Amino acid sequence: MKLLPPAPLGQTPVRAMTIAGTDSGGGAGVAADLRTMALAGVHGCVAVTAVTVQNTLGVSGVHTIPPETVAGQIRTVVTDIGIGAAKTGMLATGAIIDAIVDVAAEVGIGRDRPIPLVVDPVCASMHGHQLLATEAMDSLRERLIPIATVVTPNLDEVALITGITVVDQDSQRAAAIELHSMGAQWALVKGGHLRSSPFSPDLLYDGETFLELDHERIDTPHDHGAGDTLASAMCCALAHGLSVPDALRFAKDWVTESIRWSYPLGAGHGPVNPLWRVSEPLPD
Ligand SMILES: Nc1ncnc2c1ncn2[C@@H]1O[C@H](COP(=O)(O)OP(=O)(O)O)[C@@H](O)[C@H]1O
Ligand SMILES: Cc1ncc(COP(=O)(O)OP(=O)(O)O)c(N)n1
Repeated sequence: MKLLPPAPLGQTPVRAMTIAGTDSGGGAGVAADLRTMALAGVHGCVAVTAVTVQNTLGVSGVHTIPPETVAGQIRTVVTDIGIGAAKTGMLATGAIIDAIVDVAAEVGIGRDRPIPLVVDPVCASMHGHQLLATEAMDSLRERLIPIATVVTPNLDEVALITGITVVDQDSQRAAAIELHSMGAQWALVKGGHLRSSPFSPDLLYDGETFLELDHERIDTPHDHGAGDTLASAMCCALAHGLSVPDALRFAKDWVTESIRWSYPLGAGHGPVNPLWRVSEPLPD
């Protein structure tokens, strides 16, 4: 696959920011985002929204960060370090979403602003633990999605946000049209949960053109953090100045390889693995 150009040693690399929750098991959230950013050659900055008590079997606790502290992390990084793009993951509450939307307007993050924004609308963990409060859905729909450069829901999130159940290409297109009409510049409806398909088809739409990437489906239970990895890889590519379709092409190759080389961990679902970038190939 084609990689992003690395900064020469000693020079400041491209910067990006993840606005997300922590996963103590290291498989998803901030840990997954920073792993992909580092291995893609991008300096990752962090605004933590929530601390989760989480392992490979699920989430057993959540501690949210005060909204003004979330906004403060974003403001202090953008005004000093500067970032080329940002992504959101687990946001936990409506008050945190509102604080992010407000500070994004202040510092120039979002569609039609200098710093593109990838919104991964994380609503629940793969085990079904709620990661976004029900009361936050209005803020997500009415405030955050309208400032997204690209919004990247999985099919469960599509159903929660739009009410559309995606079962095939027609309903995937209908969902993308609906998400775009909510104000996102681009809508990406991920097909990882379309388990009947031999492919894992992701559909991107900007109000005019559909781009479908249907890479092979890899048969593994170890896919924890796939959505975070795709969104943070897109964020890295946007920070490098790539267009949204090219950022998706890069990110889709990146996540496919990361799923191919995922590994078992604990007693549950292991993480996807961008360490393929720096690992020895298997002996023949
Ligand atoms: N088994 C798989 N094989 C190949 N790609 C997959 C597989 N599962 C998910 N993907 C891809 O990983 C990314 C995240 O997908 P998805 O599972 O839909 O989201 P989430 O992790 O947010 O639930 C998408 O690009 C999707 O197509
Ligand atoms: C802290 C935290 N953030 C996000 C998630 C969900 O991650 P995602 O990449 O959507 O993957 P799965 O939950 O499907 O593995 C999380 N669990 N924790």
